[in-house]
Amino acid sequence: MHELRVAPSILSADFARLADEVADVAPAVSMVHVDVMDAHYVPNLTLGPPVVRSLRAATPLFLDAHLMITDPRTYAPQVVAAGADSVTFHPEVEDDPLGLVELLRDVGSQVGVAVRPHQPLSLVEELLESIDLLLVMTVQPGFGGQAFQPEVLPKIAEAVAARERLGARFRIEVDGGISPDTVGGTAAAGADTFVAGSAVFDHLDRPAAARAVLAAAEAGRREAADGGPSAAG
Ligand SMILES: O=C(CO)[C@@H](O)[C@H](O)COP(=O)(O)O
Ligand SMILES: [Fe+2]
Repeated sequence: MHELRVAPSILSADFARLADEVADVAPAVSMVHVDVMDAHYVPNLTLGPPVVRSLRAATPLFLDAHLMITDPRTYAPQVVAAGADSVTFHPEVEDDPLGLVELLRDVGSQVGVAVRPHQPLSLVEELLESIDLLLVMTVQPGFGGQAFQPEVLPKIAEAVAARERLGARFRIEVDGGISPDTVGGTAAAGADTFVAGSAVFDHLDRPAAARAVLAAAEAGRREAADGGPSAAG
């Protein structure tokens, strides 16, 4: 079972002060989540390899890049070369997603694939034995600050079952609308990595906000292990 981790999403940080924003939250976390959007795959435009390179120079934290772009074959290796530790792409844009996973591993990156809320796990079935991370989107990709979609929870449990069946090791990351109020259910279902943008950066005390997400996730996992919230009381 993987250790639980919170990945603050810098999408909700002040882009003019990124290094300071990351340094601010750093005492509470081991990683940050970097949303790369190209205005084609999603209707929003954020940042690319030059910003990842500057972040790499600014922090030793694990950089978890989430590529919401239509051409990951071209840009994912650039994001890795810029210093990302892990790169996650949406596989339906790729003709040969397994080939891209292998290519990225060959250049030394951890690799994830993402599924949108309405996409079934079967979309990534053939990749599960080769990836480090399965990103289960809990909102439609494109923007921070959206409402968590609880109908995604069964897919997390399905991913846990598939991992056991295959003897695979991938982490399960949830992304979108994650807060102390919503994270417990995802941890209970089997998620272990929690992206939180607005729930961290919209607060003055970012380390406390990140720790609150982690504590609620730990409580959710514990309660599930004990047989549900009622068993804990
Ligand atoms: O990938 C995305 C959005 O597409 C995310 O990583 C958001 O940045 C999450 O923001 P919050 O929902 O936590 O505010
Ligand atoms: Fe993301």
